[in-house]
Amino acid sequence: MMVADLHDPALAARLQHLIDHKTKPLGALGRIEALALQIGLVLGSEAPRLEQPQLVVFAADHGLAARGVSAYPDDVTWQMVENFLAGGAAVSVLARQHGLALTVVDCGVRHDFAPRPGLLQRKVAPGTADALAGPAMTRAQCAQALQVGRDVVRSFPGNALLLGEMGIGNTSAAALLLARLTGSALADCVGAGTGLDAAGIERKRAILAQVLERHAAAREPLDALAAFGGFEIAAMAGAVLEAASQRRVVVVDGFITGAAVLVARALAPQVLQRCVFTHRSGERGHELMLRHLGPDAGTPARPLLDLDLRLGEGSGAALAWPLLVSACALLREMASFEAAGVSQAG
Ligand SMILES: Cc1cc2ncn([C@H]3O[C@H](COP(=O)(O)O)[C@@H](O)[C@H]3O)c2cc1C
Ligand SMILES: O=C(O)c1cccnc1
Repeated sequence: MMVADLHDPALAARLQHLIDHKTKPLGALGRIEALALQIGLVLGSEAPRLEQPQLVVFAADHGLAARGVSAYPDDVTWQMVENFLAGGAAVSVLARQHGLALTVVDCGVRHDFAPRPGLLQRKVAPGTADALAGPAMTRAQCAQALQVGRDVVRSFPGNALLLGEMGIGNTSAAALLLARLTGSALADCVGAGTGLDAAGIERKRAILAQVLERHAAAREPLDALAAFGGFEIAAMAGAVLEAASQRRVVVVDGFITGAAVLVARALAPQVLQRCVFTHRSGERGHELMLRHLGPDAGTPARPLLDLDLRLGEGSGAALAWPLLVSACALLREMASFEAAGVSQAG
C-alpha cells in the first residue's frame, strides 16, 4: 500500500521562510506555525486553503459488547446513529457550527436503517463476531471494511477528512490493537470507555486479556485487525490510507480513531505526515498511543487540545477544526515585515 513521502525540503524551506517573515516575533504563533507548515506540505501549497471538509462518522457494532465491556448497552450504537442524522448529537452540533459536511457510514450496525440523506449504508455484517470465541471478522470481511473506507473517501470532494466513530465496545477493540501493534502491556491500554467504574475496568481488562491470549498468533496488522475488529476501525484505516494517498489532511479525533491510524501507519508509515492529532483524550491509553504515533521514535505526537474529552464521534476533531482553518488563513493573509513596513529585530 503505497503512500508517497511528502519530503520536499524546498517547499518546507519556502513555507518556513514565509512564516518567519510574517509580522510577529519569530515563532510567536507557536504550534500554529508548525500546523501551517504541515498543512502547506500536505496540500503542496504556500497558500493552502482547506476546502469542503468532510466529517465522516464510521459506525458499527461489536460482538464483544455482549461480554459487558461497556457501561452502555449496544443498542446505543444505532440509537446514536439516528441521533447524528436527526442533528442532536454533540458532533451534529459541532459540524453545523463549523460548516463541516457530516456523513454517517453504517459499516456494520446491528440494525436496519431507513435510507436517508447523510447515511451511507455499507454494512459488512450486522456487528462483528465475539472476539473471545474467534476472530471478530474474517479476513474477507476485514478487506471489505477497509475498502468501504477507501471508497467513501474517494466519493467525497474536498481536501480534509475529519474522522469520527460510533460503536459501543470500540474502546475494547482499540485497546487490543494498541497492545498488540505496539507491544504495550494491556493494563496500560484499557480504560473506562463510556464510564466503567474501577470494578468494571477490572472486568474489562480480564476479558481483554483472554481475547489477547486467544489471538496470540495474530501479530501482523491485518491479522490483529481481523481478530479484534471492528468494522468501523477497519473502514477508518482504509479511509486514512485513501485520504493520505490523495494528499488530504487527516484530522484525527481520540483513542478509537487513533487506533485506526495505528493500523494504517503499520501498513504505510507515511500516513502520519498527513495526520493532525486534535486532542488528548481522557481515555487511559491515549497518551501511550500518542507516544507511538509520533513523527519519529522517541517523539510523541502532540495533540492540539487537552480538554479531557472522552466522547469520540469526531467531536474533538470538530472542536479543533477552526485552528486548522486559522493556520491556513494566517499563512495566506498575514503581511510580511517587508510588505507592512514593520521593522525587524535589530
Ligand atoms: C450516549 C453515547 C454517545 C456516544 N458517542 C460516542 N460514544 C463513544 O462511546 C463508545 C466507546 O466506549 P465503550 O467502549 O465503553 O462502549 C463509542 O461508541 C464511542 O464513540 C458514545 C457513547 C454513548 C453511551
Ligand atoms: O477518545 C475517544 O475516542 C473515546 C473515549 C471514550 C469513549 N469513546 C471515545
